[in-house]
Amino acid sequence: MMMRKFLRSFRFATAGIVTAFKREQNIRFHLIAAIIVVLAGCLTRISHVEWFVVILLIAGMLALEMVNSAIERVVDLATTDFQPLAKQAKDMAAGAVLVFAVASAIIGLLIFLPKWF
Ligand SMILES: Nc1ncnc2c1ncn2[C@@H]1O[C@H](COP(=O)(O)OP(=O)(O)OP(=O)(O)O)[C@@H](O)[C@H]1O
Repeated sequence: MMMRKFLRSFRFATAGIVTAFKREQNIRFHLIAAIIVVLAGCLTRISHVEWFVVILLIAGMLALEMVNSAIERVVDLATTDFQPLAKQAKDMAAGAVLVFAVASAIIGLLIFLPKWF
């Protein structure tokens, strides 16, 4: 019974990931960026610890983009009128993505640049 419930939740979560990749251009962009970073990691032969960091950043970025898209949908469901709170919610969610993206880019440069130059 518990296993069936877990599998059901897993199916819904998978459907959410598929929808995100189908509907959200930003998420597809992050996936392409992630593939490039993984290829660069393979070519540069980064260490185990560096792989942990890179994988965590890629997963975090994709997960945060999905949360941002979910918030956008909930806001759009709640109102189609111009609402200052709706704007704040969407802009803060987008800001959270930006914070993580900038931090990821800096950490990526700190990992890769010393190996290239
Ligand atoms: N109901 C609303 N009331 C007030 N401001 C809104 C509302 N919906 C969107 N906005 C604001 O309008 C701007 C554009 O929002 P919109 O959701 O169209 O695009 P977006 O945030 O760039 O998302 P997407 O990734 O879907 O393009 C944002 O600053 C957002 O906060």
